[in-house]
Amino acid sequence: MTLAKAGNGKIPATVITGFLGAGKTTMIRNILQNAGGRRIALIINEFGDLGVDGDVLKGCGADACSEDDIIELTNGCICCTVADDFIPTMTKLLERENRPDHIVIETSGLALPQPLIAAFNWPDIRTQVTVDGVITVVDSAAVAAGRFADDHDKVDAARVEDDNLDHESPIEELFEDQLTAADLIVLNKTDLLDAAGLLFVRGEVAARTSRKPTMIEAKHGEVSAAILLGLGVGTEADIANRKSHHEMEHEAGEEHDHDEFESFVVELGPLADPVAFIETLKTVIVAHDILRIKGFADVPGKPMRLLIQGVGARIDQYFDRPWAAGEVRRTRLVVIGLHDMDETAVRAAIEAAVV
Ligand SMILES: Nc1nc2c(ncn2[C@@H]2O[C@H](COP(=O)(O)OP(=O)(O)OP(=O)(O)O)[C@@H](O)[C@H]2O)c(=O)[nH]1
Repeated sequence: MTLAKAGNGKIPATVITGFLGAGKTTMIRNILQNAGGRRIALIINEFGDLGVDGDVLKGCGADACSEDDIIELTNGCICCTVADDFIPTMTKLLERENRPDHIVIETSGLALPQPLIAAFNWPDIRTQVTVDGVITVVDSAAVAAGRFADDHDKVDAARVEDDNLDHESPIEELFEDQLTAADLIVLNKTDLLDAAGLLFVRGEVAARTSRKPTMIEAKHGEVSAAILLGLGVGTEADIANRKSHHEMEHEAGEEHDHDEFESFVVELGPLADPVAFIETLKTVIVAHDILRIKGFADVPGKPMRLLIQGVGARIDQYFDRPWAAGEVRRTRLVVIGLHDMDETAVRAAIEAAVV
């Protein structure tokens, strides 16, 4: 008997959600490196056509999860592709001879967790897997900066111009939907806040969900796997209590979509001066209100590829692994923003940042 399959014999699945850049992949990396003997299968869903998260996790070489156990779902947000993508993937995973002890699912930062959790009530899935818990990762620094609450005026103005707009800010709504789904909330990035800031964030997060899930604080997603895995909730049975804004507004079953968000990939030449590039990139992010930029860069003369991670105007960069033999050295970034982002102008500005 393995650690995880104790109990009702079903394989536990942990759903990790949270807005763009909150630190989901970073936390999963920690889980894989401290899995306590569990064999973990990982299902990763990303918004945008560049599998950065999967690539980062494959590169971490943890024993708990081989490359074969990392499955990327790239056909859009998992909440919209449950039937076409998620269920067949789970079915295949469950047919494997060597089934995992635990399944970890990372949703895209723009996914509604509710349809995914509901999928665990599908007949073929329900008998074999249960949702161990839904963990929502929060970028505490972004909350403190008002990123999920500060565009009321803009939204109100848009609503005056367009009667069909039934949403509050799409970012705010999604943030609340992800909190509402949670069994455990991880207030991440506390290294970027002082005690008063953190107190504000706790209050703000608590005010945005009617449920009262436990909140814990973390830096760089460092939370023990013993806390994150084994919550034993069986969340799929409680889905009726965690309705998203969309479900409450459209009980009749209107389809949810991601029209409010846009993403595209920019392909660039080698970055001779990555420091200068990143400084300019910060100004482009602010000028165009870009939500997320991430990807890999070719820096001439360097044997390793440069990972670039932008969340709002904060950009991290580090060399994550050597370019493999025969691998084409490329610079590619995925850019994610609201639907009114001016793609042509953003592309031109990023291309001009390469010196
Ligand atoms: N300062 C700080 N940075 C962090 C922390 N956790 C994660 N980061 C950084 O935040 C950036 C985004 O982290 P990810 O783990 O990729 O976030 P994510 O939620 O998986 O992002 P998406 O999948 O794009 O939604 C990376 O540059 C991380 O290094 C933290 O606690 N403190």
